[in-house]
Amino acid sequence: MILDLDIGNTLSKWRLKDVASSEIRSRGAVWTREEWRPGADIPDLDVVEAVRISSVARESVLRDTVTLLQRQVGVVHVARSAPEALGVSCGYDEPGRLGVDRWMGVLAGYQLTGGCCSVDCGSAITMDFVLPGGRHLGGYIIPGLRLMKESLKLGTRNVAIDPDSEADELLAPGCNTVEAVNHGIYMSAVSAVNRIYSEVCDREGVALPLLLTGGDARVVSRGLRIPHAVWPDMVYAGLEACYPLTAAERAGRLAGAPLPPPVPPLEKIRASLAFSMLL
Ligand SMILES: Nc1ncnc2c1ncn2[C@@H]1O[C@H](COP(=O)(O)OP(=O)(O)O)[C@@H](O)[C@H]1O
Ligand SMILES: CC(C)(COP(=O)(O)O)[C@@H](O)C(=O)NCCC(=O)O
Ligand SMILES: [K+]
Repeated sequence: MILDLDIGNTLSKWRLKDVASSEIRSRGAVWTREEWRPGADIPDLDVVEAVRISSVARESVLRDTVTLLQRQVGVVHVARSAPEALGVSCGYDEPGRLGVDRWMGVLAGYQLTGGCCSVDCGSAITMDFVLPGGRHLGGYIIPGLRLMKESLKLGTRNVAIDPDSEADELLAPGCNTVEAVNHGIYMSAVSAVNRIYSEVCDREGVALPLLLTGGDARVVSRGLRIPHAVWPDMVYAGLEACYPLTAAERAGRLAGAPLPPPVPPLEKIRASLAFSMLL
């Protein structure tokens, strides 16, 4: 089995993948922490032959995790952001400073589409752009839905947005504090994704496929009118592309990849941008 780990600021996600069949056997998530208990927090390591890690947690969390895993598993790959990988050149002045979860998303998105906007809706909402040809432009970071809510300190932090609510309801004016906060942060996240996507496509003169991942991807997706695809395993797919271990991965087949989403005509993106700037 391969153990894939995606350690975010809030949640550490794991999945077990069968080397022979390339199938996902199990998956889970725990709050990001320093102490891991194999068999409880992460699967029993007896069945694990190799580990691949993407981590944006504190360096000490990564160090302790790697130390623990190396005691029992022969192969431990730790992904790092780099100036260039898999045909993509990193847009950061200091590529090592780009969050490796963003880099994994960019690499996976580029493998799937040949140029895209990748959005990761987690503790932070990050947006990255990579052009056809492989030039990553850099991106944007805003607080995620939960962080935005916590920062208000209005006693609404434990009242989560119901991911099954209709987007139309979530975008309507709220009639109590909980609703006003939930609808406000939802509106700001969805508008930011919309506007940033349109601005960058406009300035670069190219309409890019839009891909979403992260814990809040599904709920953000419901409010977006731009065609897009949700790819829950996008960070894992970056790990697969960087460290292919199964036959399917070596053949370039990334697990759980959606169909590349349709791309709106650039003229339509520009028209909606002009319209929003009139308001
Ligand atoms: N079951 C859940 N537990 C915790 N957070 C969740 C859950 N489902 C959705 N979320 C949302 O997802 C966010 C975490 O998403 P994730 O992509 O795992 O973040 P990170 O990579 O920053 O740890 C939380 O901030 C919260 O808004
Ligand atoms: C921006 C992030 C905090 C997002 O992390 P996440 O929300 O996925 O936990 C992470 O990618 C990070 O720590 N990046 C380093 C700074 C940067 O990318 O510029
Ligand atoms: K994120």
